[in-house]
Amino acid sequence: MMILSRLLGCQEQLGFLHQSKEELTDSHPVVCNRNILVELEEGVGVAVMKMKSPPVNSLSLDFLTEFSISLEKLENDRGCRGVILTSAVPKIFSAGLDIKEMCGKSAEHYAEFWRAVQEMWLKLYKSNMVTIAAINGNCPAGGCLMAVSCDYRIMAENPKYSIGLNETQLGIVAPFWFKDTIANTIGHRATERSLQLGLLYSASDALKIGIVDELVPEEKVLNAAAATMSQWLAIPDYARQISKSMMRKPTLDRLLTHRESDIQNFVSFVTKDSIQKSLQTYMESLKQRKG
Ligand SMILES: CCCCCCCCC/C=C/C(=O)SCCNC(=O)CCNC(=O)[C@H](O)C(C)(C)COP(=O)(O)OP(=O)(O)OC[C@H]1O[C@@H](n2cnc3c(N)ncnc32)[C@H](O)[C@@H]1OP(=O)(O)O
Repeated sequence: MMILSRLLGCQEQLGFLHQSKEELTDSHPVVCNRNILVELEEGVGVAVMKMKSPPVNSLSLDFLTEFSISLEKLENDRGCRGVILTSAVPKIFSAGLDIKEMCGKSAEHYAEFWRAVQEMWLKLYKSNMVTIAAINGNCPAGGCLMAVSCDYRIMAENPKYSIGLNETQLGIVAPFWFKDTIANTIGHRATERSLQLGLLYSASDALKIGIVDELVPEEKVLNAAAATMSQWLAIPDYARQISKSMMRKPTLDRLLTHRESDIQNFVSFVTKDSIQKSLQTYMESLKQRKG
């Protein structure tokens, strides 16, 4: 639990942090990067990754790159066996892919961006560590993908928060590996309905359909994640990792086999005038909703 209270302390300093900063304390190395705060409690072997890219933790190229590097560092650290993924931005887990990265840019940029999205997912979905999403805010689209790529999801019991793959509502399409990941979690029929309608589920509906595993009061999300982590870490790593890999490898291999064509598909899709128009209209609708 110490790790959680220390993180809350560090969170207060975040407003001042614009560049990478490494603070090494006795047993809790804290890495405060630009977009993600990582604290590893070495004795316990659990890291907390807190996304802190206001206003909405959108997954920009910069964010995704930092995420993949941070996760890889933890993966290679023999002292780290589990990761809790959560947000330092009030009311938002992540708003999903940064729509600005998909509007008005070059084909080269779209390709680079999509490769970074793939990389984030590949690293998270195949992680050998126990991964738990502590969903303390809204969690649409790419945010939902991150959460369902973890081994277990705990969501704040707040009727204002929702989670789901809402891509079709933007006039875009979740790619096959988003679809596979959610289908592996909630099953074929629920995925079909959810994807076609671009459904965002309230926390209670998300629990019913199985997108999340547990709801707890908002202030208990991190404690509940830490408690679940202890249960999962009680299982011998090797046996658990082989079981995880057995379940996930076919899904991972599908993207690995089709990675380049998936990038090409994305680029040709996103460069269409009609898709650019849909994305721009959606961004404007977000602004109007605000006003
Ligand atoms: C064939 C297959 C091939 C492949 C085909 C292609 C596949 C693509 C797959 C896509 C996956 C995705 O994740 S697409 C992304 C989908 N994401 C979404 O639909 C979420 C949209 N956002 C929201 O609903 C809301 O912002 C929400 C997260 C609930 C927070 O609401 P709030 O009221 O707190 O905040 P807002 O006022 O709305 O937002 C604050 C600011 O953040 C901006 N903002 C919000 N979400 C943003 C986002 N995702 N990207 C950029 N910017 C965003 C807003 O415009 C505001 O900007 P200012 O006005 O300037 O302050």
